[in-house]
Amino acid sequence: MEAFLLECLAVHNDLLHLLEEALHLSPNALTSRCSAGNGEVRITHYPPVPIRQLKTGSTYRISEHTDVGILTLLFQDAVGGLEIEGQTKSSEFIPIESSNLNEMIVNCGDTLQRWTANYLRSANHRVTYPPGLQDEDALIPARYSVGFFGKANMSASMAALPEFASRLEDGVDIDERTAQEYYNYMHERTVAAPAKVSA
Ligand SMILES: O=C(O)CCC(=O)C(=O)O
Ligand SMILES: [Fe+2]
Repeated sequence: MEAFLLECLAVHNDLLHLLEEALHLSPNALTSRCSAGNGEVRITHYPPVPIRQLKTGSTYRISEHTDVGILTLLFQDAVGGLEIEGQTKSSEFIPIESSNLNEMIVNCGDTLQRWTANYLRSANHRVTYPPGLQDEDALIPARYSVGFFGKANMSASMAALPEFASRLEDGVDIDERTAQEYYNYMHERTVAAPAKVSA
């Protein structure tokens, strides 16, 4: 497990270096804000559930939300049901293919959205019934996923990088929170109102 966590941290770091290059940011603009290697691995087990319960909305596998961190690296089994909301105005949720167990899904989180002043958008996602299952009496089998959630240094700023300041009103980010303050705030919000959480 620890080896997997370290591997995920390395991949997360590599992806952020690639983003720095692709976005023409100064070297380490993103990676210096997460140099402490904060992140967690979570294995989620979704018990079998009648499709009817998910269709009526009386039960969720996981309701729509965005992840608070930088990038999420997600691995899922073949059961399916993960959906990501498109990012245009009239968007709908798009089912994510689950047949290839070697695929890694990369989601942008709220932290990266803030650092880029909304240039990169945090992915709103949920887990519901898999596509193609129509029989309301059918039982959806158990599902497992493994997620790595990359987090910023606790003392890192949540403000936009200077490179994205021109996207902000008046060119100044008034968010003075540290990542720790922001993560605590989001945690409180999730516990208080778990139905829909976004940045
Ligand atoms: O199980 C999944 O595929 C998604 C899990 C998830 O979105 C989360 O734990 O934040
Ligand atoms: Fe998530």
